[in-house]
Amino acid sequence: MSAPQLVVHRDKELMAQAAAARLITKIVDAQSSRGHASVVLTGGRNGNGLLAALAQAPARDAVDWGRLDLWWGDERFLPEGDPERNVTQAREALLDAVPLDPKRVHAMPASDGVYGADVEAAAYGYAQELARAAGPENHAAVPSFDVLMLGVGPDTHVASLFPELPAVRETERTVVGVHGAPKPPPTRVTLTLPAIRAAREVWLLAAGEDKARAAAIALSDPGEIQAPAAGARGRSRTLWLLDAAAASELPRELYPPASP
Ligand SMILES: O=C1O[C@H](COP(=O)(O)O)[C@@H](O)[C@H](O)[C@H]1O
Repeated sequence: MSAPQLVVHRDKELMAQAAAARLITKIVDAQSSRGHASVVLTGGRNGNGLLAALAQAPARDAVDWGRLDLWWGDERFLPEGDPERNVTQAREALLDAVPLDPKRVHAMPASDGVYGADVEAAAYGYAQELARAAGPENHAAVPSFDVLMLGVGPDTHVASLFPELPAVRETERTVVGVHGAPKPPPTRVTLTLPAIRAAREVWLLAAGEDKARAAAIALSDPGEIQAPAAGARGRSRTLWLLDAAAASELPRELYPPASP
């Protein structure tokens, strides 16, 4: 697993634009070398900000949208089309505006979908979908995601892995149901840390003053049960993309010397 690297941008708008440009380059590179790319999306303000910036970027046309697999790191277990679902928000921010192949858009199940309100069955179903997509060269029962993005919550949660809840302790399953999440809605579906760590690159997004404490804690080796963001690492790269406000409480030795 890779050690965290930090990039700090002036403000959240610039962070979203720079991260969108970085993502376009990653996707284009992966499509050039392997013919396709796979990206795991995050919900939350920073993830949606990145998607909205990508929608505005002229270079978005460099991506072959039909050869891109999209997965989700977590989902709020709500009915299809609910405005609070991460997939609904991603569609509004970007996905409805680009020519994706619907078979490659792997939304997590909704609470009124094929599994009904059974969140454990929904999690198992998504794990099966990931396992089917994982080739023999993969390191886990999930594909080798090119980039897996995670918004960092003010309590250091990533995906729907909240401090001290059972999901963050999971070591075997790749997807689990979450009950009693402290942030609404309480019932969610999430990738686990073993699934996250199968990604080539993990990008953690943190912008805004309310993320400053979380970034400082997660980057100070606290242990992943207390601070799930600390356990999110990529095989080749772990990149923290911050704005100056979110970086404001970092210990000086962690702050990169020459960030714009
Ligand atoms: O509920 C969620 O929150 C986190 C962080 O969201 P933010 O708005 O504080 O940036 C997000 O990463 C996760 O996907 C989402 O379900």
